[in-house]
Amino acid sequence: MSVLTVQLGQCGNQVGQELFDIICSDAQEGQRKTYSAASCERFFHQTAHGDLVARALLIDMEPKVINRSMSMAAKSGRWSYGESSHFSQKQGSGNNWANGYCVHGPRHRDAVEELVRREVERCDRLAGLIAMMSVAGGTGSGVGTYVTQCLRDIYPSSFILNHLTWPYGTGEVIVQNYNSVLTLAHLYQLSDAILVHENDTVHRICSRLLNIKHISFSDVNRVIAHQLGSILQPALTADSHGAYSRNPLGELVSALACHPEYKLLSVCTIPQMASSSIAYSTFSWPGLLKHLRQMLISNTKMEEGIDWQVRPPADSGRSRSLAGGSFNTSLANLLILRGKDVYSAETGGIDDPALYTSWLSSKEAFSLWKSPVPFNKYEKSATLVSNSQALLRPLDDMVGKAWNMFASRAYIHQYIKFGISEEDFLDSFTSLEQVISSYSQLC
Ligand SMILES: Nc1nc2c(ncn2[C@@H]2O[C@H](COP(=O)(O)OP(=O)(O)OP(=O)(O)O)[C@@H](O)[C@H]2O)c(=O)[nH]1
Repeated sequence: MSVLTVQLGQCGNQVGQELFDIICSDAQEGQRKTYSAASCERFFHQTAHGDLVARALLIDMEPKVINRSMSMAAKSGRWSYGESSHFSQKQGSGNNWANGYCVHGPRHRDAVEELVRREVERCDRLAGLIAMMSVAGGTGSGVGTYVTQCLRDIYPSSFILNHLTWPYGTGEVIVQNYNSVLTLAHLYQLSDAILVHENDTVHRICSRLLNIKHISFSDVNRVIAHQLGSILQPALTADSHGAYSRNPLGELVSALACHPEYKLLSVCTIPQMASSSIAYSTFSWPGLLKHLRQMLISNTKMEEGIDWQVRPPADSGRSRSLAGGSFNTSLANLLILRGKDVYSAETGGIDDPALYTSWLSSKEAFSLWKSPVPFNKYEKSATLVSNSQALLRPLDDMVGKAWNMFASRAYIHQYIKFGISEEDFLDSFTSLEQVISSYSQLC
């Protein structure tokens, strides 16, 4: 079964290109025939000459980034994008969600849908769709939301996962919080699950764990792609009966997003280090999983600076606040282990009922995938995909900042002129307030 990835806007196209690059090089590493075949079937189709072509569409309102992503893929010599699997125009969406959603999206709907249909027909069976974009600009967020809506209309029963990059808190785009609120509120109605990477967090990983001095988007994207690849590459799941799962998105969604009120997923991976250090490091599963568990409950996205004081609260003392420093309650977690001796690895206490909301049993709330194949040069690695309170604070900040701007009606006219009304904003605020309230009451 295959997954179709739709890359939207500058960010979506750049992150997507890194993802396919990592997936391809990981699949082709060493002697790993079955794994490699499963990965390639999932993410690539082959030409008559055996060349790998990504199952992806590149969509942007300007051609520059698409051209660059296509030529970088071709230059890799290992894989490429399809010759005509892209759609671009001459001018971007000016960081305006309304321009993307109300103007560019509808104007180019037929052309984009035609590309999607053609790509889906190339799959023997469609396992689902991934839409990748940032929430802060105009094309990824606005056109991306519109395209997700079209995908939902055309494929009502397919799994749709949105991968979203959240902007730096300091912000390069003045209206980024408006664009983020409008995107999230709409996607919440359309998507099966929303997997989030925050640029600030990934930037810190580049600086502190990878020791990169001048961090570029390409560095940030490699970290995001590594984490995504470690989720999406083939693994043995509880239902796959000893063979690599053929339904990765369906199993991901059923493991993590079982309730329509809770769709926000965050990721952490361990270990992450400069490639020059990997060869000199050894890890044990108990050590890795002990760190990962503490990263989860203290809501730390990297193994540096973990707060070891945070403990699961006693049942009676379960109080939650946005104030921070508190225990991060989970609704569901998916632990993915890859590499040497993986069958002897225990779950490291991540299945402990004390970590979870009381209304799901930990059997339902915890899932485990394994693969004996080392991922992306790490002899052992563990990734945790979490539906927890981890994104509550950044979401609350984002909505709060957008609300403050909205209260003074700043920049609203720029959205109204493309067809978004004040009521549309209010509806989006209301629906995200509901999400915030649901996550804060998770206990
Ligand atoms: N991680 C990461 N973030 C990016 C990248 N490119 C842009 N961003 C972030 O994306 C946001 C801006 O969105 P873009 O994707 O550049 O904009 P767009 O969707 O192309 O929309 P328009 O420029 O309005 O047409 C900002 O928060 C940037 O920090 C990238 O390659 N990687």
